[in-house]
Amino acid sequence: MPRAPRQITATPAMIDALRKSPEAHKFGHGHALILSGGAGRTGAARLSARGALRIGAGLVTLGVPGSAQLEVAAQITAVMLRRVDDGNALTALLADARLNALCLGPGLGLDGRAVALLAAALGRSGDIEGIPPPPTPRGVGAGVGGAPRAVVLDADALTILAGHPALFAALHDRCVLTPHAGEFARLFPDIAEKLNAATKDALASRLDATRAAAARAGSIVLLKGPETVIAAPDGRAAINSATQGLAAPWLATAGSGDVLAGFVTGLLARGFNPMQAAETGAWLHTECARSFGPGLIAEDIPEALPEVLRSLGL
Ligand SMILES: NC(=O)C1=CN([C@@H]2O[C@H](COP(=O)(O)OP(=O)(O)OC[C@H]3O[C@@H](n4cnc5c(N)ncnc54)[C@H](O)[C@@H]3O)[C@@H](O)[C@H]2O)[C@@H](O)CC1
Ligand SMILES: Nc1ncnc2c1ncn2[C@@H]1O[C@H](COP(=O)(O)OP(=O)(O)O)[C@@H](O)[C@H]1O
Repeated sequence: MPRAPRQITATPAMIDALRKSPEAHKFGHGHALILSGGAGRTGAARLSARGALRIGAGLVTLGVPGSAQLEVAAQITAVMLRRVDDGNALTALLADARLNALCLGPGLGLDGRAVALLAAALGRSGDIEGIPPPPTPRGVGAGVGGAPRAVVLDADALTILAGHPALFAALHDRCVLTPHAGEFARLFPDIAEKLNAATKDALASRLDATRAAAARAGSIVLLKGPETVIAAPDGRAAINSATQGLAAPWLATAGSGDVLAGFVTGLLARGFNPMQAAETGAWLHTECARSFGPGLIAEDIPEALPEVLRSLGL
């Protein structure tokens, strides 16, 4: 019998974990790398990057193809930029173990480059059909201390996973998958079918479905919605409610999920474990929306974070 899910509320431990050590320098707070798609499609990754930076990652870099370099450079200041044209370039970049959290999906696209980047991020470039094996430096795919690197997979990365079983098989317990209902159905069609056919309480069914998905993926799964359900492969689960008195309807706006992916990535860079990063990211995301209120668009979510953090006494 799985344990009851945790209803996410602000606990002293959650707030404490967000505090920054007064002695640490920027590398002590981690370095997040967000991979972007090509020119004209970079907004989503920039939203993620802004979210990762605001939530406290010490450094945030956008990895962009050459075609998008000028566009992105014109739009960013504190966020940094590296050219990442293909899987080999990402593999080379990941030789730097200080890049400790990755985010792939927002605006990434579904082309060959996107597939190769996902393969490189999961340390599997060499055995994906059609992708030439790159010279793999030692330690690639591994984070500090040999543990796999933390990876957030959202949007297009989830669509790619649905079509590439070998990549799905490379998922691990430091991956956080953040599907909306449409992406969930694409990635776990049989589980979604059962969910749609369920006659019992809708939230209980979403909980069962998210647990089943996490167990299959061997990763954290965060199923987005007004009630966001988060589950770990071992059955631990949590619910972040944005309904009734906690409603945050203005979150239903283009790009808000991209910011959430950035929040989770930033927390992973800071050293949060994947379940803790998913829970804390989802909670702060809705806190930002409630704090900002009506008229919220995706850009406002990271900008609302300082006020939310201040109100928590940080
Ligand atoms: N400002 C930007 O640059 C933005 C870029 N975006 C990017 O656009 C690409 C496509 O992402 P989308 O999510 O729009 O589209 P998807 O390619 O995921 O497809 C959306 C489809 O899923 C269905 N669906 C079912 N349940 C849904 C749910 N709960 N929420 C949303 N759709 C649901 C919709 O009806 C729709 O047909 C991604 O790369 C994404 O990151 C979006 O995130 C929006 C903002
Ligand atoms: N009605 C709602 N109430 C509260 N939160 C919502 C609502 N609709 C969407 N959200 C939240 O907004 C975000 C939308 O993410 P997503 O669907 O991926 O959008 P996008 O792809 O445009 O970024 C998720 O975090 C989801 O939980």
